[in-house]
Amino acid sequence: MMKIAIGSDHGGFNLKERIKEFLESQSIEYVDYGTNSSESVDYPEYGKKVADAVVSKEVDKGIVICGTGIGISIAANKVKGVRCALCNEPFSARLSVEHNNANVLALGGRILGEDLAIEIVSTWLNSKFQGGRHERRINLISELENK
Ligand SMILES: O=C(CO)[C@H](O)[C@H](O)COP(=O)(O)O
Repeated sequence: MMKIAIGSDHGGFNLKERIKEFLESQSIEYVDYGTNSSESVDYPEYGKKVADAVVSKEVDKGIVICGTGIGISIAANKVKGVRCALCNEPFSARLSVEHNNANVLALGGRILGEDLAIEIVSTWLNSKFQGGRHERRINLISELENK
């Protein structure tokens, strides 16, 4: 059974709560790394918490949300082993898994409507890495992390 880490700053808080409802409706287990209100916080802290949970294999995948999704995706991608994809439409969400084997999804809470966000999350969770030539490219990314 898949387990998801989810985290946001204040700009992503409302969407995080909506995504949790969706995960519950799908009987998908999750761990919420905060934030726990709309009070202003700093997104790198939450990006790191989710990223660490993914690379330590405490969870299978992560979802991070800030106002645009940009800052928290940059932060998550600083953690070795994370491939965080900022996707504000479903096509990118599907390709981020099929081609890039993204293990963290980033969303913009101030950009997306709730229904579109859920469609993106659902597409991302149901997509499969295609391997083959894409595996070689993922390995080249890993080599960059070791330089
Ligand atoms: O989107 C974000 C980072 O990429 C943040 O959510 C945003 O910068 C927070 O802004 P503010 O402190 O003005 O609420």
